[in-house]
Amino acid sequence: MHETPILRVENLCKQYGTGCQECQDKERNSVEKNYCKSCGTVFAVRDISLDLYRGEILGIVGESGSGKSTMMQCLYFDTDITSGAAYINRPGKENENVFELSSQQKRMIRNHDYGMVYQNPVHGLKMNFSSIGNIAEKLIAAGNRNVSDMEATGKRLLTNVHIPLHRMKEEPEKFSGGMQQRVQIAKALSNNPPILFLDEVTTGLDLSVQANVLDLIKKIQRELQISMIVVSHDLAVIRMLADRTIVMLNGEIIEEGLTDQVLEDPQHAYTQQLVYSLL
Ligand SMILES: Nc1ncnc2c1ncn2[C@@H]1O[C@H](COP(=O)(O)OP(=O)(O)OP(=O)(O)O)[C@@H](O)[C@H]1O
Repeated sequence: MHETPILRVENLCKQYGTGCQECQDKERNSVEKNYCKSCGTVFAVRDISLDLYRGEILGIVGESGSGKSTMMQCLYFDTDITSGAAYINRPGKENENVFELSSQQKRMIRNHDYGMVYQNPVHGLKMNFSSIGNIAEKLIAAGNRNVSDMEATGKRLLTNVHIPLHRMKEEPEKFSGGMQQRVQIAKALSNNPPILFLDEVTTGLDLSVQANVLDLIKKIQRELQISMIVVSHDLAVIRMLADRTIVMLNGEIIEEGLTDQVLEDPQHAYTQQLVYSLL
């Protein structure tokens, strides 16, 4: 019997624009790449289906504009979807399409089931709160009230991501990019989410800092067995982190498989180009 995925996404679509007769009608086909030449609608995510299993890292790779971030924003309820479904394997709620829930229920999922680490820490952190205050904010949102417990959890998480505790009262705006990302990761982990989304988390960091953050993510995944979706335009990041990989182009999945298999024997011409560029 197959294992049940912790997250199942079915036929997810997100378009910017209302569409027109030309782009709805396959015969007339006015869509070039992901863009309708006739009405200007962008089909950012087109019919994406995927499964995420317990304890695995699923990598999503693709060039700029391929729809990776939009897909993550849809899954994390940062943006409304056009159509599709997502199911989280929660006791008694396995068949609940989370996109159809109320905003309060979606907030509960964000507070209890999901963590998110954005490319830009400004989106994940309150830059003018202390670092430990950022973690407390997330713990309070998840229903914690005991101040001593929250402080102990905050210290443990900051230590795990190598932020020295004598700096825990400092605001992230005073930290380097790599430190900000580590505080963001600590905050995202504070509610013990079974599912963590990471969107281009090392883009813009120096190579050595990138390596530290990637090592940290790998360590967290090994120790906590969290399921992760990692989005990157950088195949080297995906190679280091992901068990399985999905390749996106123009809003669509064009190839998927075990990461080793996709990298060793790419089938689609675009994936071949990506892989060969690393040689
Ligand atoms: N608010 C918006 N309005 C219109 N089009 C948008 C909007 N946000 C994104 N898009 C378009 O959706 C498509 C997918 O963008 P998205 O940012 O998801 O790609 P990406 O693969 O994450 O690229 P990058 O790595 O550069 O962020 C692009 O064509 C983009 O221009």
